[in-house]
Amino acid sequence: VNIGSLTSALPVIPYRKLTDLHYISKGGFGTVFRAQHSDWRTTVAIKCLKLDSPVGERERNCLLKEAEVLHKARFNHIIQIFGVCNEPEFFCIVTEYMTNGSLDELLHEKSMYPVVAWPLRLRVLYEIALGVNFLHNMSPPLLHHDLKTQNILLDGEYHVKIADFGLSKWRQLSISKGSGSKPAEMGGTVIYMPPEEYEPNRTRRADVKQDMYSYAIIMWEVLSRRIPFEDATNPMQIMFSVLRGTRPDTGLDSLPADIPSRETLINIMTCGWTANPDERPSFLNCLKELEPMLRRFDEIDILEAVLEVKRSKFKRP
Ligand SMILES: CNC(=O)c1cc(Oc2ccc(NC(=O)Nc3ccc(SCC(=O)O)c(F)c3)c(F)c2)ccn1
Repeated sequence: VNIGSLTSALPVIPYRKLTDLHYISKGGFGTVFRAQHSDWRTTVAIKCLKLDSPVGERERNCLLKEAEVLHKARFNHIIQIFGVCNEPEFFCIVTEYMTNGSLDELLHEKSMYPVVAWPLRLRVLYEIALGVNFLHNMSPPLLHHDLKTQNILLDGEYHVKIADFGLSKWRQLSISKGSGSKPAEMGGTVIYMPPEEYEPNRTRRADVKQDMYSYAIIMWEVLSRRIPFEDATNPMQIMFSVLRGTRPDTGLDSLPADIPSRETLINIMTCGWTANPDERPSFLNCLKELEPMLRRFDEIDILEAVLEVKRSKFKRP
């Protein structure tokens, strides 16, 4: 066997094998469904081009590129692709189905999750960093560019997988055509967007440090269970105050004193969201600071935290 031939091809899944489709969400020009694979006896998620709009060559290529990116970026904290369904009237990416939905739900559905214990919250932060760090370690480095709690998915044991629902173009450092990002007014949220992206000037290349800004905001959201900049009435207000240096409050009423390693976590957060991208840590630095924190918890602490959220989720009023 020569090593070159080991790059496995992606399975092609016949549409007739995908049954029990249930609508999940609509993206840019794509739609996501839950489905059953009739031979594999497992639940999958399928991201398809809009069935109504004529499937243009450009959209088809965009989804093919996404499949290629996901296939190359296989890692235990990146959503797993199972294959593609490539038929004239139906074209979709088939991925694993993440039974516990998004981090956004875990943090803000307080009736479903009254308590999310610290060991699980810290494992979530650690696993997000592992996933993004892997993307940044690819060659060429792959930027996520749209990190937000809606794109962080949770599997049956509340392990994190990085996803990207958006059907935006994605950037690789080498081929980034300018730093044009999804414009905020296009329904994308600005709260995770670094200030240098507000005014995408052609000179600044897309940079891995943009993901670190988003990650720092997500850290604050995980530790506070609050919506960042929740008092702002419109995106422009957020952008202006962020440009003036405003950041989420790191005081005791947002970040309670009983957070384990509170000071270190606040340090990572404040370094991560500094205005100057060069001052932000890399995900590698961040992981080296998070590793000892996770080691302080034993397996049982984390499993008890997972059990607690599972119990509360299924004991619905
Ligand atoms: C309750 N459970 C659910 O509702 C559910 C829905 C679900 O639907 C999908 C969500 C996302 C995708 N696609 C995707 O994640 N692609 C992608 C592309 C690039 C990068 S990395 C560089 C970059 O970000 O550009 C990346 F990390 C990810 C998909 F195919 C299906 C999957 C699982 N569970």
